[in-house]
Amino acid sequence: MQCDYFDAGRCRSCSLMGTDYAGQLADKQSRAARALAAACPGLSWEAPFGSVPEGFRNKAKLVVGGTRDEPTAGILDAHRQGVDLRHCGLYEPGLAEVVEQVPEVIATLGLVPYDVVRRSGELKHVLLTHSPDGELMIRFVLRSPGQQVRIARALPWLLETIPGLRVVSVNLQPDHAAVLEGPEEIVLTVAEDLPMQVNEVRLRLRTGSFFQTNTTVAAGLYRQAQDWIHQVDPVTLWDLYCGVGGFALHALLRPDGTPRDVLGLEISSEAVASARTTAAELPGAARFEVGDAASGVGAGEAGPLRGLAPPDLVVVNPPRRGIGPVLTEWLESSQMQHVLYSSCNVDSLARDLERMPSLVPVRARLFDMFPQTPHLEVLTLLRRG
Ligand SMILES: C[S@@+](CC[C@H](N)C(=O)[O-])C[C@H]1O[C@@H](n2cnc3c(N)ncnc32)[C@H](O)[C@@H]1O
Repeated sequence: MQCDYFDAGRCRSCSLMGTDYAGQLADKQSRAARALAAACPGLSWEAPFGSVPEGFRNKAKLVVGGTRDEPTAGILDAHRQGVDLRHCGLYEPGLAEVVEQVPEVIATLGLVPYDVVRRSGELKHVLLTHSPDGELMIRFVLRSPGQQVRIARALPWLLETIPGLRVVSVNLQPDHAAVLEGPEEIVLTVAEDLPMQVNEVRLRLRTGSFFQTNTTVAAGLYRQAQDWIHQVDPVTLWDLYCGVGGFALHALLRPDGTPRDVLGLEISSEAVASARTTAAELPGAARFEVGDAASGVGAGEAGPLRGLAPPDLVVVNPPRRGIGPVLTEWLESSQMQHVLYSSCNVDSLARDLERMPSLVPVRARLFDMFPQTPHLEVLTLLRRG
């Protein structure tokens, strides 16, 4: 892939830009294999699940800069001035068209870009998510509620101007900090979630819930997880760090069609509400609870999993920091036979595996969720040795 922004030095986010895609994939595969070699030297890997090298991102996180008349949508440079990247080639085609419109939409609404240096202005970020059905969620991250009314009044115009637009919201992020979004969200549309069809599961995505960046690769990841889960065929399963329920909702039924006892745990209440909505539309009786998986698996005195026997299999899919010492100790000392670990950081994965010597990787596969960058996703099935 070639990128004019990269060539001109305007954006260096895609640090592998210019490296041929097959080479990127091979490098990631050897890095992942090295990371797991200590835990299981003879581990054999499935063929990597690759991506298209461009046009794969389902979300855009646009930092807004520039002026009221000439806003930019992209990133900030070293002097914290806006750099416009509206023609970035990483976005899915339907999303790319909308990203190109964003600066004009901001100018038409009369929103004042936030100036980080002067600490003035209002609009900090525009966050977009695009679904496989071609629908969109747009979130305007404002410093204060002052300009919220402009967006609310323009709602009919926005819905008419942006094809496929389904969810519009305002997020308030009052702090002067490099934080993407704040805790307060005002949804302006009747629709509060974006349906994301992934394989046979129609996941519902509410504002503020995490969703994997690359929908095609996410579908491959959940399908692989479903396949390995079917082979183990646990009766009870917990999905920790479950987000909107991608892993859990692909594991509702056992291979003979009987329901599995599935429980998801997640720290974001918006994500849990999303997962519950999807679960209500599907067979089985999966439950989703809000709780902290990292400290005692939410199983402590006041935790939502208190009193429950450990399941036959646990799925973990933590943020980059990994699952950490408390959860690894709990898993290591439990009698659980299988853990399915999906990781976006092989260094924290390797650290976590070191803390669980009884749980040995027996299957592994790389999923290239983030082409053009060194980031990667690894799914590994651990079995008690
Ligand atoms: C990498 S995402 C995975 C989400 C989901 N498994 C999926 O496939 O989309 C990590 C998730 O962990 C959640 N999370 C972060 N810290 C947590 C914690 N201590 N306990 C439970 N969930 C947590 C985040 O909100 C996020 O939804």
